Amino acid sequence: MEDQSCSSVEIDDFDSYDHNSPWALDIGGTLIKLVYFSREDGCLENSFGNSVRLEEVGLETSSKNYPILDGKLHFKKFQTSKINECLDFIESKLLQGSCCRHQEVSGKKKLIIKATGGGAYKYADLFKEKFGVTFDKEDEMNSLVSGANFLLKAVPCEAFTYMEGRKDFVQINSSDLFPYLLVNIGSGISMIKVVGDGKFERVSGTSLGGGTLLGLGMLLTKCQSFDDLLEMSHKGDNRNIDMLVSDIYGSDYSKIGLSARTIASSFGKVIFDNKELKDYKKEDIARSLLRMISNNLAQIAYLIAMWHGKLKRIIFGGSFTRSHEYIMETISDGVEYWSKGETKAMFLRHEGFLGALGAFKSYEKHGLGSLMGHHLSEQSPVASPRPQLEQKSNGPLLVESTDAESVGCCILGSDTMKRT
Ligand SMILES: Nc1ncnc2c1ncn2[C@@H]1O[C@H](COP(=O)(O)OP(=O)(O)OP(=O)(O)O)[C@@H](O)[C@H]1O
Ligand SMILES: CC(C)(CO)[C@@H](O)C(=O)NCCC(=O)O
Repeated sequence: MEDQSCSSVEIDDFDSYDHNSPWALDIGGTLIKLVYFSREDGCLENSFGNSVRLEEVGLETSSKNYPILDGKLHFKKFQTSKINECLDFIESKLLQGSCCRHQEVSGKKKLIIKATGGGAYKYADLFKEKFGVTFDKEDEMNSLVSGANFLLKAVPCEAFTYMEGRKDFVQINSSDLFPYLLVNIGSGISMIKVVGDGKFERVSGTSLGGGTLLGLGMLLTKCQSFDDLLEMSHKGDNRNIDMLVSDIYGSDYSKIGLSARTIASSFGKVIFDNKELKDYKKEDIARSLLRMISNNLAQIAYLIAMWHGKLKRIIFGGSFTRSHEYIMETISDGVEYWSKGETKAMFLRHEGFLGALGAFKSYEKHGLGSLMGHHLSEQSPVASPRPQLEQKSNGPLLVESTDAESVGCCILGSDTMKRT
């Protein structure tokens, strides 16, 4: 039963709300992702906590007579099973008057939050009853693609490859971005062929995803959380659980390209061990599970990329990778192995927020203006890692590049917001 313990928030003066405080939610099967904008007056903070005047970074506050709303874009996650924590957070922001935007619908002002993911449907009534907030629903796949395109085109140091312990940033030229395969690893996995802005097809999917890793992990290792499971996997050795080619051949099987270390059968060693679950180290199980799911999805992703026009770029999103080195390494190795070195897996720094960002971006349709940013990451001599440029990007960047939970950004006003 849903917890109704929070008192509902009374909103009696809509005009006191800043109509430029857009919020967007992506409510998935496992996690809720929230992206929201908060205004700051006249200056932005760069990644290093220094204040920067907009003029200093090449943006004039009165540019073209359109307002520029400067502030921060915040990224937050909650567990879907603990949706009340998300509700409490939103309630606290509502009470501060800093959440949502209002929109006039048939003469009445309504509080609106953009929402995507399955929960946009499942929890719409809960939000309505609790706060009087209406979900303006955005399609999940559309939001994922819009968020990914936005990050790939606009944010420096967003996409990177991860091989042999090395992270190399890749700035992709916008004119050479498409087509690519977006593999969104959430609870389940969606594979989307993206051929342009708003042009895509969900070409495949698999139920063996992040939820499978966490679900099996909780059953087999009694871990309490995803972080626990990742932590355990660091210390484990999958060779105590997995059957390797060397376990079967005594050596490699080089004639068909299998090294001695290749996993011939995930969890395959268990069948001969005559042991019980408690006899295995949970760290080894965690490692084995992580390799099994990551290898499998890398292989499927590669096959789908080939099947749908030999797509050279495979970009992995979703909260599963969490910039976790071993996961990225395993996925990269899988793609490298199956493509015989022709294709590289790419990852995104804001990987978990594609859907929420896409939903957030959709405010543009309603005349809110464009999410913009600037070269703030270039402000400091110790700035973020330099991108390995496929081609140098130019033009305005949209969001300050940083791993932090919030990033400096601004919204460039549109015609409907034009100053008089
Ligand atoms: N803090 C966390 N708690 C639980 N799972 C996590 C966490 N961090 C990362 N994960 C992993 O990420 C997965 C969820 O990813 P994501 O948020 O992209 O999916 P979702 O939107 O909840 O699912 P779906 O899109 O299938 O509805 C989990 O299944 C788990 O493997
Ligand atoms: C159902 C969704 C789209 C919800 O995000 C996702 O969990 C998914 O793509 N699952 C895989 C379903 C399948 O294609 O078999």
